[in-house]
Amino acid sequence: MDHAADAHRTDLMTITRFVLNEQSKHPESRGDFTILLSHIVLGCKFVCSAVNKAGLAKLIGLAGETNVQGEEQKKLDVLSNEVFIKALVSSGRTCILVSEEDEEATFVDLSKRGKYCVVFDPLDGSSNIDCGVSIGTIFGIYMIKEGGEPSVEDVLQPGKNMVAAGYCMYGSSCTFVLSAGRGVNGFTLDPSLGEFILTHPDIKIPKKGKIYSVNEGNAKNWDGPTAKYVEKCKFPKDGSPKSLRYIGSMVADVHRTLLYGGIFLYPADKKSPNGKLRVLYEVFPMSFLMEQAGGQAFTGKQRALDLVPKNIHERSPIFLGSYDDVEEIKALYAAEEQK
Ligand SMILES: O=P(O)(O)OC[C@H]1O[C@](O)(COP(=O)(O)O)[C@@H](O)[C@@H]1O
Ligand SMILES: [Mg+2]
Ligand SMILES: [Mg+2]
Repeated sequence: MDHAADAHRTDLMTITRFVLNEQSKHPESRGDFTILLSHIVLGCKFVCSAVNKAGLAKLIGLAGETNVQGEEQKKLDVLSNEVFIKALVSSGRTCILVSEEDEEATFVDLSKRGKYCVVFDPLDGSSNIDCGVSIGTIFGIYMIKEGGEPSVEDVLQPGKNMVAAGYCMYGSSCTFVLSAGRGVNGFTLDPSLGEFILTHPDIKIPKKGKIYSVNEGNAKNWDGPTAKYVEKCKFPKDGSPKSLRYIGSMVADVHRTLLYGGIFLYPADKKSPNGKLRVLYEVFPMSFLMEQAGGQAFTGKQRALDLVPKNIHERSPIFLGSYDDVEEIKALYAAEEQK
């Protein structure tokens, strides 16, 4: 019996200790990233607790209802946005924040300013809130460019320049998945301790999967390569058809793809030529995690992380997941180009 491996397996590693261990590998580090991350984790715990009570809204007055004291309560996506802005500003380590919920970027006051830019979707999959289906928070972190005043250009950088990305899924358990550019690790919240514990060390996506995930209701408007790919998933020349799973919360669909393998698609279509998902705080963080886990992310034209966004709420088609599955869709788009 390999006692060392066994001891490792039973080792209780909190996310705080995990990040501190990583920090100690960089003697020059002053702990800024660790502090920033602890504030993101705090935001996630706060939102998790609010999400867990969402179904009680009508009884006790949460999420857009009036509570027993007659106070107007906030909708969960608005509340989550405010929680994250507050958590990120009070970390004292951020300078620019871009949220799905805010039209403009937020520039942090000089007195609280740090070197990180955070892009985030405070509540992803919000159409699933009222039926209690998994939703989440997605984030990506950039370092401000050297010199000069912070400007929106600091976040209009390709996804490959992110220093870290992750998401928290508020599902049957609350799971925090993080990559700081050296692999992907997953942590599960123990609600009784209020701690995220490392439960999914060094996540690697299977090289090929058995599941495809797409909103097939849009099929009549798809382009040729997407339509052909989905047809192949259902009627392969050899082997078994893939299974279809689609939740409609990117966090949940991508989480399953990461753990079980397969492909997640939100393609362009005739009605939405740029797709639906937002580059900075949906496409980039998830593409970053996929690549770090050994998968790929493709826009239909290029590697997703090479995209250079021109505005903060830009959208892009996205195909991400297992390496071999994404290779197949890349080949179909390449063939279309040759025509
Ligand atoms: O309902 P559709 O068109 O399939 O779109 C689902 C996609 O939209 C989103 O819900 C958009 O996220 P928000 O809830 O943050 O707007 C993704 O989570 C999901 O992948
Ligand atoms: Mg979203
Ligand atoms: Mg959202």
